[in-house]
Amino acid sequence: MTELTLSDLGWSNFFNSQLELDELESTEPARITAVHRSAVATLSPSGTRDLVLPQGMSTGDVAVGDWVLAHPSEHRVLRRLARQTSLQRGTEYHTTDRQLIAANLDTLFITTSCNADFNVARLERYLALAHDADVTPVILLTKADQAEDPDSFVDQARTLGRELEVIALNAKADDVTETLAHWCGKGQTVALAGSSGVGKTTIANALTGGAAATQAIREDDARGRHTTTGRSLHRIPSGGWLIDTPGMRGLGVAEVSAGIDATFPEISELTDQCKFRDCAHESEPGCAVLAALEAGEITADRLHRYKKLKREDAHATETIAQARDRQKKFGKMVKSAMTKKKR
Ligand SMILES: Nc1nc2c(ncn2[C@@H]2O[C@H](COP(=O)(O)OP(=O)(O)OP(=O)(O)O)[C@@H](O)[C@H]2O)c(=O)[nH]1
Ligand SMILES: [Zn+2]
Repeated sequence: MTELTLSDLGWSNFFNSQLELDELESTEPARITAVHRSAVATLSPSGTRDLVLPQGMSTGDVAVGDWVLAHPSEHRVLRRLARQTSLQRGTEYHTTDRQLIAANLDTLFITTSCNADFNVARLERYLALAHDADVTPVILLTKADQAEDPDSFVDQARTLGRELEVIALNAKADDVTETLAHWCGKGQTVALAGSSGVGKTTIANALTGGAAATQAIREDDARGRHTTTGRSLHRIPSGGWLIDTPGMRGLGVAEVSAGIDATFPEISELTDQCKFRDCAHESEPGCAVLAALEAGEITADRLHRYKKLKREDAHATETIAQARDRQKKFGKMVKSAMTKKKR
């Protein structure tokens, strides 16, 4: 047994309302803390358990942070519940499907440093992914202690969103937990994203209290064991949960057009007013975006980056659609070959 209640683990009405009457009695909700080769590690009020997935569900269909319904006595998953949020990224080579990174995240700490790593285009890319996933983005600017003028970085980052939270900090200082407490309360789930060396591990260790917190979840060592993704869920002493996401360094965008629009609201809000529905905002007559640019209401830099990200997204989305199409055709071919054989 643990001291944890379902709501301590992040359970809410959103999940509760997905349960059928009989499931309320006969199943146990559990949260996935790690995905192994053929099973998932879970945590529930009754403790930690490894569960096998039902037929037809593979480890690629679940992510750390997911809620599942477990059989009350047998160590198996009955079904996965719908996600409140799901953070995905385009695959590296833009060939197959997108990759699911974390499920049911509340906040993504987009991390960069007050130095040469700071890059608005990269921040906007992360913002688009977070917005598309319905996850609240918070920008963390580390190494503020080493910068001459950290406020100039804060000011630049603040221009990237209307209600965007931007925090400059020293990831090695004692007050990191306190600074980020607002997002790490009871049942809240967070993750860190950013380039190599910006301080993600340093912040993660500060939040979870390092190895000790990891052990509190799984006495039998979650980290040492081979997980398929390397991702895992860790307790934050203030009541929150951190999803460790080692693959979150460089990110391609795909199928996040809505997220890009949300990242550039001052531009996307105008596109409906363009004369042509498929306006590319290049030189078309009656373009509301170009008119706003002319009037100084939007900046050329933001417009340039908006278009670039949209193009990349459109290209990746198209490539994924083609790959899915090929897969479908191949599936049909195999099926028809099999039927012919049977005859
Ligand atoms: N002075 C100072 N050093 C920092 C700060 N944040 C990180 N560092 C140092 O920068 C180095 C890299 O930090 P990490 O936490 O390992 O960075 P990371 O983002 O986890 O890097 P990867 O694991 O490669 O993705 C370490 O030596 C940290 O001690 C900061 O805010 N101030
Ligand atoms: Zn236009």
